[in-house]
Amino acid sequence: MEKAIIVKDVSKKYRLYSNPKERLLDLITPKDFGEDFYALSNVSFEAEKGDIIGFVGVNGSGKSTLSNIIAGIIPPSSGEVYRDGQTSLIAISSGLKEELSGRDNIELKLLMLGFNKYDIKKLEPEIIDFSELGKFIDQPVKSYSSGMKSRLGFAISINIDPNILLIDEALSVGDKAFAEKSFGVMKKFKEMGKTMIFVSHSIKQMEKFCEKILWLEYGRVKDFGSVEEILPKYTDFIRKWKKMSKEEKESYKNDVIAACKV
Ligand SMILES: Nc1ncnc2c1ncn2[C@@H]1O[C@H](COP(=O)(O)OP(=O)(O)OP(=O)(O)O)[C@@H](O)[C@H]1O
Repeated sequence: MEKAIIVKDVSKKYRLYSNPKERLLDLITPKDFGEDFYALSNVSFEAEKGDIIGFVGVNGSGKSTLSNIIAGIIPPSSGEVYRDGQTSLIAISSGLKEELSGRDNIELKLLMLGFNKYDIKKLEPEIIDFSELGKFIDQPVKSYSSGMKSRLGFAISINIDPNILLIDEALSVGDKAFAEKSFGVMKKFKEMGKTMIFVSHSIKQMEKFCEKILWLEYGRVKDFGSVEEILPKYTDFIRKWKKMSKEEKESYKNDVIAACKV
């Protein structure tokens, strides 16, 4: 099987500061201020061409960080990422420029991806049509609701025909009809053998659409396998998680992080 994505020992480290002064001191003095925080820690997994993989995990597990790294939007602190061909990330805040209109954002994104003027003029009406933004397409994106931004991001991403499509919570905002239409396109992508990564808190959406599941837990891979194998375990965990108190959740999180340090 041909690989579409290879993620090898990827970590993402952020420096956390308790106040702005600490941040400044860390920058201008040779002494260390703040503390290291690993949003991802030695994450490895591979996707075959045509795989549809769901990323699951409780809030703060690193799902968005990992999808941003795969999309090439943020760099890993260490480790390697291989991707086969053009990757497109659809997220609620998918790099749209707030001051520009929807139409200008379409043109800018396509120009940045290397499309020529002829192709842009051809694609633009299709994108606008799919986005269902109508006359709002000429309004600045800062005036859009999160659902409208997500629709624009989705319309651009699917029309540029990427090999790898990453969808991060984009279908959880906005209306059901648009989500259904988008699922229709994703099904077509599936038939075309494209690789897709799907990030969602909805277990139902995962069941409906994915074939494999990567379960992240505080920056670590907890499990990876088929939907049939992983989702029942994850559902069971979430049931228990929801019953935990705030303190129990915090202690569970600290135990996971401590266990990985050994
Ligand atoms: N720029 C940043 N600076 C510092 N910490 C960050 C930064 N971006 C993300 N994090 C932290 O990294 C961790 C993983 O975040 P991420 O958004 O990837 O998780 P997630 O699983 O997508 O969460 P959610 O389900 O809530 O969207 C979180 O603890 C988050 O606070």
